[in-house]
Amino acid sequence: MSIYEKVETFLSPYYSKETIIHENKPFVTLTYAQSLDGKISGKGGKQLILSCKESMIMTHRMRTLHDGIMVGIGTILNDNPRLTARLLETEIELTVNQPQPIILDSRLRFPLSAKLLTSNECKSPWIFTSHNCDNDKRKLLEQAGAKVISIDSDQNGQLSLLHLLSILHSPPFSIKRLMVEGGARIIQSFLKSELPNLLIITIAPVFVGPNAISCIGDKLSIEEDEDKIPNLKNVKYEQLGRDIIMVANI
Ligand SMILES: NC(=O)C1=CN([C@@H]2O[C@H](COP(=O)(O)OP(=O)(O)OC[C@H]3O[C@@H](n4cnc5c(N)ncnc54)[C@H](O)[C@@H]3O)[C@@H](O)[C@H]2O)C=CC1
Ligand SMILES: Nc1nc(O)c(N)c(N[C@@H]2O[C@H](COP(=O)(O)O)[C@@H](O)[C@H]2O)n1
Repeated sequence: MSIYEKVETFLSPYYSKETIIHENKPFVTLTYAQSLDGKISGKGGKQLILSCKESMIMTHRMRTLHDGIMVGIGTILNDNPRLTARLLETEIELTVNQPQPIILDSRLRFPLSAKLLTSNECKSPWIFTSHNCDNDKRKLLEQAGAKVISIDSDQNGQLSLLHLLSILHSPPFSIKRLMVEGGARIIQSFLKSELPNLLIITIAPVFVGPNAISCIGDKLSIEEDEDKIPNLKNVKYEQLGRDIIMVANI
């Protein structure tokens, strides 16, 4: 069985039509790659390629199964990602619908030089921000091709994920499947929110060390509120290359 077939067999049960119908919000997959010591990037946030070739193929295939792919502004500033689905079989790569990049950026720190605004490879991003964002920066981002949408903030001053998902689900956005890729603060907010449907974690057999970024935040902990610790159901594992993929309903 080729790696593409293996990935297809592994992912397809989770993305059948029946599993994604939700009335008020998109079906949400929360996904990221972590080391054995729970890190998602290196010292000072240095971007790390933790996934092996095979599990990276899975991540890119997953991107094609979603209408939108979301990251936080921390990830844009640190990694300058393209957020496209590549690494696929040629005929699939040419025909797939590329996911819409969606960024959470409360204070419009999004750089005009980001690949998402400057590379022909990338779709222009939708940037969700707060009602009191800088209007001059909004105009510059819109001139560069971004769509900027102001939404409500929650009691912690972060963008409200509930409001975000209800807007994304409705026209004109109409996002029915959303892949949330990180980084640390976004992962933590989604884990606390009970909004994700599926959790897919790539576990790479490496140790990164103590001065790196933990997948649930550096000084923040989901244990602050024990009621909010996610309860995983239907946990399954698959080995892809050297990595273990854990998938669970949440
Ligand atoms: N290994 C992996 O799979 C991945 C690793 N990363 C790593 O994660 C790191 C970036 O993580 P962070 O700095 O934590 O940035 P982040 O990407 O999680 O963005 C956090 C920012 O988003 C904004 N935000 C707006 N609403 C929010 C909400 N409701 N909840 C949380 N944040 C909200 C805030 O301005 C906040 O500072 C980088 O080092 C990057 O390399 C990022 C993605 C995947
Ligand atoms: N699945 C996965 N494995 C890793 O080892 C990673 N470092 C990441 N990072 C995520 O992918 C983004 C980069 O995407 P592009 O290659 O530029 O399309 C990065 O910003 C993280 O969100 N993911």
